Amino acid sequence: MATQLRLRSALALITGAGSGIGRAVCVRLAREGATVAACDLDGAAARETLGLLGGPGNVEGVPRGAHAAFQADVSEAVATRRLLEQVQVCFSRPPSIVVSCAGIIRDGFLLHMSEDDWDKVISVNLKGIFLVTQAAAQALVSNGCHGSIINISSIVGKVGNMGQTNYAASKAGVIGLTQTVARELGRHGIRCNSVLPGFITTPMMQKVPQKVLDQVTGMIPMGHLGDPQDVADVVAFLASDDSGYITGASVEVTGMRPSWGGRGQRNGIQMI
Ligand SMILES: CCCCCCCCCCCCCC(=O)CC(=O)SCCNC(=O)CCNC(=O)[C@H](O)C(C)(C)COP(=O)(O)OP(=O)(O)OC[C@H]1O[C@@H](n2cnc3c(N)ncnc32)[C@H](O)[C@@H]1OP(=O)(O)O
Ligand SMILES: NC(=O)C1=CN([C@@H]2O[C@H](COP(=O)(O)OP(=O)(O)OC[C@H]3O[C@@H](n4cnc5c(N)ncnc54)[C@H](O)[C@@H]3O)[C@@H](O)[C@H]2O)C=CC1
Repeated sequence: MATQLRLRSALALITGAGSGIGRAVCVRLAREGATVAACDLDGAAARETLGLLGGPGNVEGVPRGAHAAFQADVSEAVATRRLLEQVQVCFSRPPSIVVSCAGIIRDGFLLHMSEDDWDKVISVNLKGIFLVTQAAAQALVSNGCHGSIINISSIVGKVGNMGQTNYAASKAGVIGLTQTVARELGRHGIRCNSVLPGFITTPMMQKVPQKVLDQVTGMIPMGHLGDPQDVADVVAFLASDDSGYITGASVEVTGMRPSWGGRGQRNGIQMI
């Protein structure tokens, strides 16, 4: 399939770029002409991602700046501010596309969940997106630049999931944060949307009991779990002007109709 160059001349900052969905997003956005700033807690992993993007100028007729990798813990305010400063020094401009993929799980049932497991997941998955979104928005607004911010939530933030009170709360918070940022920044030409994937085959899924995966897969009309590229395709759309009138949206990428989790509707009555 011919790849459109919808993102030529755009600078894209992706967090969680060292693995799974974040890595796939870097590859997809670079393929559409974006210059990629790949950030991860694991700096070596972010640099490995660069190796998948090809060098500058590798897209016919599209002058490219070199991509770059950065190490930062997005749950730390000082580190996140420094990250945005480093990106602007490196590229002489703020990123007009910001994709927050960095995230963790610390699964456990409510009756046994530790305060630390709660705090850590909220700190990375929710506070981390607050810090990245705030720092990026401050840079864009102070430079009079438009932009597209895409936050990776999860379908769990909408329907819940056993063993994930901390994670579900963090992802539900991402949806509310995104909707509010959209309301506040629309006047500055900055859009903000969230993506809600279902199970996507990445290292994050490794500890999920096979029985659970089998049950969930049986609920998916398309009959299989998603790939990171399935999410990256939607992110590329939300990053581009093709979604220019979409903001505050929560786009589900689950292999089934929206509002996954119920048994569907019969005669218009929601079955739960
Ligand atoms: C099956 C119906 C699902 C309905 C739809 C719900 C939406 C789910 C889609 C989520 C897609 C998005 C995922 C995402 O954003 C990325 C991730 O978060 S990947 C990680 C997802 N994590 C989980 O799903 C939790 C999996 N569970 C565990 O890791 C362990 O069970 C846990 C650490 C929570 C507890 O371990 P332990 O104490 O050892 O208990 P068991 O593992 O033996 O489980 C006891 C019992 O509970 C059942 N069970 C566990 N988790 C789930 C679950 N998520 N959904 C349904 N049932 C679950 C498990 O099968 C056991 O059942 P038994 O009948 O007793 O064998
Ligand atoms: N895999 C799945 O089934 C789904 C994943 N998601 C979400 O998608 C995003 C990406 O997840 P995956 O690619 O599956 O996971 P992954 O574990 O493959 O990648 C997550 C990346 O984030 C990085 N990271 C973790 N904490 C960080 C921090 N404090 N600062 C900077 N980077 C940090 C990790 O080093 C890793 O490279 C996460 O937000 C996750 O919650 C949402 C729905 C489904």
